[in-house]
Amino acid sequence: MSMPQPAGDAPVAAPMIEAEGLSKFYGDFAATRDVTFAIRQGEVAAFLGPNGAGKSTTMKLLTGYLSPSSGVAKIAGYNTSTDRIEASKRLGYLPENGPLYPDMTPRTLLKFFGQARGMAASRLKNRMEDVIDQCRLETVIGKPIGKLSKGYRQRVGMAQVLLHEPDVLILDEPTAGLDPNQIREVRKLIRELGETKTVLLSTHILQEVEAMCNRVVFINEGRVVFDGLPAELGSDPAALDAKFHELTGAVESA
Ligand SMILES: Nc1ncnc2c1ncn2[C@@H]1O[C@H](COP(=O)(O)OP(=O)(O)OP(=O)(O)O)[C@@H](O)[C@H]1O
Repeated sequence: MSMPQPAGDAPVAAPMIEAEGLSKFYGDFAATRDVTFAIRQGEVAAFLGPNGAGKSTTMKLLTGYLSPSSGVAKIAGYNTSTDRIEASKRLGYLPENGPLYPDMTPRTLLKFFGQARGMAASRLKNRMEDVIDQCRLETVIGKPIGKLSKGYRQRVGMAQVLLHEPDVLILDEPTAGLDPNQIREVRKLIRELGETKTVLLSTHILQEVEAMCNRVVFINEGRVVFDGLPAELGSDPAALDAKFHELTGAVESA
């Protein structure tokens, strides 16, 4: 497996997202098996793999939402099982289907999460204004989340993720179900965020890698099968597609 190397004598940035031998068993079935990688400060990493590969499970293990059967997950150096509060202060997590509080409005949801995180009232007010602006939620701020389009729901999710100014973002399929314009907007936002934050985003869309990422971790059947630079996966869509088939062991149909 190839590992990304720092160029020349450049100092190695601190690891911000670490999976060390993470396995999750459901009975005899391994949803993930010995998953190990480290995403360093300044990287925007694609977590790539086919449906059912173990992306969401790994992300839940990394965020402390699920306990691993074995292995350790760390965010900004903090163990997400034993130092959960310190880890969560530095982490913004967008789960697969976004925030599921359909009766709340974006305003009440942001307030709820900010208070739950113990943010001081004045800071929360300022940060709410910032994320409402950044995620362009002004027009829907008082509408029930359940009545919003998928694109707006995803933006509410991003606003909630960014509210407490975390250094690390873990985003589970942030562009799933969006139309092409919304996808372009979310990709632009993630590229901007990637200038100051460390990001791991899951996808099974190869173009996402090119559009946003400077690092790729590829998982198949619960195991990491590639960890490297996007260019190593192939320089054009056909090469990327062929590599995806190779890594997943998919058989070409006649
Ligand atoms: N609670 C559970 N009980 C049993 N099996 C589970 C459970 N959660 C996940 N799995 C299984 O673990 C495997 C990995 O699932 P996971 O959701 O992590 O995949 P994924 O890569 O995120 O897929 P997708 O791209 O479809 O979201 C799948 O086979 C899934 O059915």
